[in-house]
Amino acid sequence: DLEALEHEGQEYIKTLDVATGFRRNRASLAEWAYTSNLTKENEERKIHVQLEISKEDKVAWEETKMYKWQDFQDLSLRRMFKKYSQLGASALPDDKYKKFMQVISDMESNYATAKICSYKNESKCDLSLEPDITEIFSKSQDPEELKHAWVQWHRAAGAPARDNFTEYVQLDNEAAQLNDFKNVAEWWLSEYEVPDFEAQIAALWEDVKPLYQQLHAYVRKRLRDKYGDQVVSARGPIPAHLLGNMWAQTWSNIESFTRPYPDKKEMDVTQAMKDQNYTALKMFQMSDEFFRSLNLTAMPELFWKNSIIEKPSDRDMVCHASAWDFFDGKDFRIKQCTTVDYEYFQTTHHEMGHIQYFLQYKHQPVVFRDGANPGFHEAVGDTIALSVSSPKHLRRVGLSNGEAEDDQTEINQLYKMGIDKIVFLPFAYTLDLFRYGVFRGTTAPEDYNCHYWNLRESLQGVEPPVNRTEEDFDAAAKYHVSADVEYARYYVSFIIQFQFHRALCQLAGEYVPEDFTKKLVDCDIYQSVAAGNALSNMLKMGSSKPWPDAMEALTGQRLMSADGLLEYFRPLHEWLQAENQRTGEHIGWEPSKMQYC
Ligand SMILES: C=C(C[SeH])C(=O)N1CCC[C@H]1C(=O)O
Ligand SMILES: [Zn+2]
Repeated sequence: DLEALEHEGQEYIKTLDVATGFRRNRASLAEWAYTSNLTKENEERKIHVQLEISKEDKVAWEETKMYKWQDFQDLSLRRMFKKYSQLGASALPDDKYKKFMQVISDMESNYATAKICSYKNESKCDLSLEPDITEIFSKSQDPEELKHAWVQWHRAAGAPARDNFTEYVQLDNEAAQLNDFKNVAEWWLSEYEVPDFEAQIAALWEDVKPLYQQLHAYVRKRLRDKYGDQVVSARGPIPAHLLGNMWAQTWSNIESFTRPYPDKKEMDVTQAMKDQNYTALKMFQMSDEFFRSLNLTAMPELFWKNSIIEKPSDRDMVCHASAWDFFDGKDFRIKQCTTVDYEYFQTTHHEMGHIQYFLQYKHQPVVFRDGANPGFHEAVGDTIALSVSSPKHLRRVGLSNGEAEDDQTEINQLYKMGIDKIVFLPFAYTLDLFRYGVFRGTTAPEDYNCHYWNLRESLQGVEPPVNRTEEDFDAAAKYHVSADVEYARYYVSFIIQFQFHRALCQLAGEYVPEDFTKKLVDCDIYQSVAAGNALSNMLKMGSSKPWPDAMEALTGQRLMSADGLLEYFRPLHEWLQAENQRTGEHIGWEPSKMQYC
């Protein structure tokens, strides 16, 4: 009878989940061994393990099909079967699966080992993205040096990936169809479990766009003041290489010479970190201490033993920051090439947020050890970092001697947060709108670069520093495109982290609507057990329930909403409107004069 069958299903899933834990542990160990030491031998071993595991996955997948789990009463059991009924890329035949793993591996290792020559010394050609090129983008104010680094990086990391990427798209779409999706775009969107997710992120962009356009207009004026109108036009897009970041995804590095009130004392956090002899380890210990202050879980002993927190000097490694769950309840690691600066202080909290999520849901069945949706996993650390970056907290830990807040320092602070958080949204939106078009076939290989730059110009209002052709493939010059990592997760994160932050600040008594002594911009939830317990209750759920349930558990809302972000930045939005009016700045941008189609 049905009851007996459901009981059988329960027993089966328990066994499968334990076996899945072992499989994922083996896969993570093989992937860690390769990405932390990029040798051919480690790559072959990784691909061999991935192939073995895909065969085991396929056997289990066939078994799950023998259960009529759609009729089971237990919601959680049904949800587990539903997740196990999706085989993923393992559905490809062995030879295609192997090829698929190989092309991704080749793109990722090309990205990780790409080098360029120095602008100042053409014979020095060993500059890596981290730390060398990143440092140029954070420090140089020479448009020609920045243009050189931009062009050379896109030539070394982007163009070579074009053919591998085209094959990857083909194979990934085949895998999507074997999982009953039309293409990979629908597969990626299905991870958000709401039928209108793509419309939801479009609507969120409409909500934020007016604020972004005001900020874009103001920054373009300040850059024109600095570099002159031969370099920065009055009404066109902003040249992408002048925004302090290789992808123009965060503009924090131009804060020092574009902030609204330059005469206000500025807290140079990076300088304070260097003056106080900060080390990578100290940054990790401070982040761990923040999480513990919220009554969340301390990093386990294996974390400190197995993590790699500085770039090794004796081998090639994937430096792009990452957090790893080895699915045995004990082994959790971060791998990153930390440099002692404010940007990496934020990244460290971002990665520690992933580890904290792993720790909070490690009691869940393996199949539920995941974020409520991919954006949740990216939002945990950033939410904590919103408190850490408050002037109050930076004073508390001795990283700022800035004077107490007045209206002008508050606008400077909101501006500093805005050129990190607001400007990221159109970039993130572009990256997956581009790939949705590729996976759906509306963007053919001969249109890759043209469509990529059309999106970047129309959404982000940036243009390439030099003309582009289809000899280039600029999208792959961004890690996540070369490494097959979906990006809408970050767009979601930058929206929901403000919903989380607002809820936590109210729980911590740090934010009271309409009470100007308890403003959201000043909130620091440090040491608030009430906030920490609420966060923990949401994180413990993992992916055991649909994400609106998790969102509701912490914020009382069941939808993503830009209202958290817009409330946080409202004073800045008003200031920018007044300032752009005062200077008569053109809002928005006219078509670029650069050629790229
Ligand atoms: C730090 C990570 C690893 Se999950 C990252 O890729 N991030 C964090 C913010 C956006 C995105 C990026 O660097 O592009
Ligand atoms: Zn992340």
